[in-house]
Amino acid sequence: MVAAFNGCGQLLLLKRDQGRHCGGLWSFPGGKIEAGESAGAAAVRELYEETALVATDWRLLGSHTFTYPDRHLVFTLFSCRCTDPDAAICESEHRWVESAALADFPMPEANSVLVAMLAVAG
Ligand SMILES: Nc1nc2c([nH]c(=O)n2[C@H]2C[C@H](O)[C@@H](COP(=O)(O)OP(=O)(O)OP(=O)(O)O)O2)c(=O)[nH]1
Repeated sequence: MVAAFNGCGQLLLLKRDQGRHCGGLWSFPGGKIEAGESAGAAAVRELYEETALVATDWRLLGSHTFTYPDRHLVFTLFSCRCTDPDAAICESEHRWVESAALADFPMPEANSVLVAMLAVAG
């Protein structure tokens, strides 16, 4: 998972399409790690695939496991700073959100711990 910041300290959220797992909820860019890929390489790849953004200052913030009724997921959370946030091209709706406003954007259940990890990291 990627906590992608712009130069104003806002965080990028993507709205997941209806019909996908956690559909209709706001989420961080990210997705499954491919075979032979590191978590860091997957984060860079997923951010680019989902938003066309590149970033610097990558930091590993930690890992979190969460079990939904139908799946068990392991999240590795990275933060980064997007070099040109206005260049974002996303298939679904996206928003740059102040940390203090994250509660206004309904997220998957697993994300409450991810958001707490962000707060601890500062
Ligand atoms: N991308 C993303 N997924 C999240 C977040 N929170 C959360 O519980 N999830 C869940 C939803 C999915 O079950 C899983 C991520 O899978 P995904 O569907 O985004 O990844 P993907 O594109 O590689 O997979 P797929 O849809 O092709 O099956 O993690 C989040 O903040 N961002």
